[in-house]
Amino acid sequence: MLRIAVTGSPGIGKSTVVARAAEKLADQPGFKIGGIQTSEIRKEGKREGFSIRDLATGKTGILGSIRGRGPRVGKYHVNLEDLENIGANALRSALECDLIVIDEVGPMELKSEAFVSAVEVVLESDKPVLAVLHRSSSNQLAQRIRKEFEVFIVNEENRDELPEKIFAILR
Ligand SMILES: Nc1ncnc2c1ncn2[C@@H]1O[C@H](COP(=O)(O)OP(=O)(O)OP(=O)(O)O)[C@@H](O)[C@H]1O
Repeated sequence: MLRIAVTGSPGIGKSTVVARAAEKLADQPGFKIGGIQTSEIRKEGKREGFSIRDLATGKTGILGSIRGRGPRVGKYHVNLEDLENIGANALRSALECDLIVIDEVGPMELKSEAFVSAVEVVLESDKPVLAVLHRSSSNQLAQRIRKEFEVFIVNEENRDELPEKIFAILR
């Protein structure tokens, strides 16, 4: 089964590696990519939260924000509604795709039971998966991904070549 995870230090370029590999794969006619991507929301240089995007539909919501309600992770409030309606939904719909991208399974995502169970459904499926894994994650899902996936550690030397390498494995 084609299962790849990228891990490495904070800010080293994990999401960029996954996004570049996914772009190359998406350029192949008929190759469908589903799943989620998360990004920082910055205002005037300061991080105010994170967005979550369904890669198949482009639908975007808030994963966590310094404003609003919801369970806290650090200074951010997790938006369970978007995590479920966009995040968990994206993963379930992605079961129809050729590749499921999960960027990422972090402490915010774990606050939603619906999201966690959607990740489990993905892991139980026979679909290729490309995931981002935080180096420090030690929760059950992270442990499972470490055990079951081929894990690449991103560093400054390999981060420019990894997208091509991952593309070659998953194409
Ligand atoms: N190959 C690269 N060459 C130069 N800069 C890069 C490269 N990859 C990523 N960067 C830059 O490094 C920063 C962090 O990238 P990215 O968000 O992909 O890292 P990350 O490891 O996913 O971060 P986090 O730990 O916050 O999840 C971004 O500003 C990005 O533009």
